[in-house]
Amino acid sequence: MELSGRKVLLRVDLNSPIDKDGRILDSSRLKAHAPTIKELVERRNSVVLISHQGRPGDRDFVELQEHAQILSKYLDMNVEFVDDVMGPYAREKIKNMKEGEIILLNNVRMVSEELIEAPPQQHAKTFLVRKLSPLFDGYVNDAFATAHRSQPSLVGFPLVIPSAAGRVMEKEISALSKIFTPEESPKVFVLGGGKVLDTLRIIENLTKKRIADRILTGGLIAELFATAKGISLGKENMEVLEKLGILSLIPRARKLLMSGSPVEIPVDFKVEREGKTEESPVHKVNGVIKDIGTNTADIYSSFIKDSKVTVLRGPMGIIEDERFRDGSKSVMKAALENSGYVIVGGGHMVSVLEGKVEDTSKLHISTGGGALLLFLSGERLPALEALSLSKV
Ligand SMILES: Nc1ncnc2c1ncn2[C@@H]1O[C@H](COP(=O)(O)OP(=O)(O)O)[C@@H](O)[C@H]1O
Ligand SMILES: O=C(OP(=O)(O)O)[C@H](O)COP(=O)(O)O
Repeated sequence: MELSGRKVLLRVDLNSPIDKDGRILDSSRLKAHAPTIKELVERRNSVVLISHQGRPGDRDFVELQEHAQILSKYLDMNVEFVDDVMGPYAREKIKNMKEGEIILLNNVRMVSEELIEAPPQQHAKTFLVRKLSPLFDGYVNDAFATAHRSQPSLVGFPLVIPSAAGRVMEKEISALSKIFTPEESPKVFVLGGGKVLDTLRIIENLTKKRIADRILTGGLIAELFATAKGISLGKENMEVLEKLGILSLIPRARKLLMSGSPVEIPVDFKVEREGKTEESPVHKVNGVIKDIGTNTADIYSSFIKDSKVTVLRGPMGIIEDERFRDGSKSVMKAALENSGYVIVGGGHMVSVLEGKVEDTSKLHISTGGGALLLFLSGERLPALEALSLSKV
């Protein structure tokens, strides 16, 4: 699709870790999209960016003013933040855009339709698509990290306007397809973080397709599997799991363990008790779990050292707090010191990659977390499927 001198709607994934003051903690994803945006602008297009940030009700569900400021710096071009998504103000601004101008709409998840997962045919009829699509000559989807979500901004437009994949989407798919081959074995997955339902589905895929030789768990996913093994993590941690609806997933986790899934759980945790941090063995947890423990980090590192491909997604602990970054840093260090391929995914885990990495020839830093793992575990990504239905 030739996009020059046109008006283009560009779906990006600017969803970033947010600190306790509501500020962007790591802007890797914003930087990753800069080349796609620049290329469209240099071809004399007017570019409207649309993205989500967080989920309604979560602390990181914020507006995108700061995202526009940071993007302007990366691009060395002005990105105008528009405090609207599909209302008359946004539509008027889009209509009056000149060549080379860039607008960032506000958080698309402020539109209730965006929270619904449904097929492209249904989402092509949403207000979001019907209000915005007449204003554009083309749609580009660069949001690889959200490609696993069948939501209107990701799958609704390609059925209505000529559409194409962006440079991030293109680079991720080609790089991952090159690295992640059956011959490269053993494969070790280091899975942590807080998106337990997504990660459980990924582990089910990896187990069913026998893709992973080991699955080393951290974060909340480790707590789910420890509980599924019948280990009591103590009242405080069980309350956290209960509140997050994670206990209801125990049967699925137990079924995976019984089916021989190569899931490993920590042998110890770093916990917080009365404001102090301590190490607790997994069978005698005494405090709120905040990270994997030192012994676990050592054992996981030894497994990673023998791996031909190591995939890391989701931190081992609550990395927003400096005291609980050691587990994630240890497994990352072990992976980078290894001679095999390393694939790092997920907004939070990428932020653990501090500083310069000498040899990046075997390192792929993905913008995706859940999307990356679903792609690697052989699932078809709805956003890619929708692009293939596009009019072009
Ligand atoms: N033990 C834990 N308890 C609660 N939250 C955790 C724990 N370990 C990690 N987390 C949280 O997981 C979140 C990151 O999860 P996720 O979004 O899945 O990672 P990514 O962005 O790398 O894909 C962080 O906000 C972190 O605080
Ligand atoms: O950060 C994201 O996913 P990830 O945490 O799996 O990397 C994407 O922006 C998708 O966000 P979502 O999981 O709220 O749909």
